[in-house]
Amino acid sequence: MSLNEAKKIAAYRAVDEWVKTKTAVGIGSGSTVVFAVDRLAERVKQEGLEVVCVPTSFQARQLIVENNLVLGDLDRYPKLDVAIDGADEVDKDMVLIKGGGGCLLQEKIVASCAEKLIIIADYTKNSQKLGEQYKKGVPIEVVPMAYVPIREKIQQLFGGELKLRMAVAKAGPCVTDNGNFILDWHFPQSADFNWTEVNRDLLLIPGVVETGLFVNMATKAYFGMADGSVKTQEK
Ligand SMILES: O=C[C@H](O)[C@H](O)[C@H](O)COP(=O)(O)O
Repeated sequence: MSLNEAKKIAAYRAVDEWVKTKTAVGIGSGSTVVFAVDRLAERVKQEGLEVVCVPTSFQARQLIVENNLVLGDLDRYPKLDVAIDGADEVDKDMVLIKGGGGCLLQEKIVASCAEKLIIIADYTKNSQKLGEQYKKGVPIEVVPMAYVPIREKIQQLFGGELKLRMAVAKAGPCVTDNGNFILDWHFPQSADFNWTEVNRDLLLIPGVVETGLFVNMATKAYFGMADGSVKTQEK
């Protein structure tokens, strides 16, 4: 089974199990969420499902609009029934790394407004320990003017290496949907971090807007496996 097929079976299963009619749903970002939106659109057509979709990024907003789903926002729907999102890695304690596609800030806000955060992913995201599978580090969204001092502070506090994420089809850094930069923190693999504490300490640094560490947020993860099955994980 290809990675895309694995993403699709995880997304379809999660949407079918968690999205009920007349609910407000947070729509995450990334390549796996595309399949979740496809399934929502299918269910709207087939069974008259009524959902309002609140996006976590420009990409998610486009997906909602292109699929003719009802677009909502947190002004009108400050409490969501469920948010469905991808992840770059999920560890044994359901700590997530997110933000590989640069969308962590709005994703965390939307997830924090949802009663449940449901993660959909392919089997390559399923780890015992963060960094085991995902090698690009923990994304940290920062205010542009502060990226150098933040880089130094994190290096001194925790070690490892921080790389300013560069854009692909543009000269210079990657700029998030919120006008910020991203530092990818390649943390030392040998360290046995308490991610709750690390997340809190990172957020205390002036200029750090949000981290891609999602601790104690996810309710359940669905992994599409290579053999065509779907593995689930709960805390
Ligand atoms: O910034 C991107 C988001 O956090 C994504 O949810 C995450 O990177 C997973 O994306 P994908 O489903 O493409 O692996």
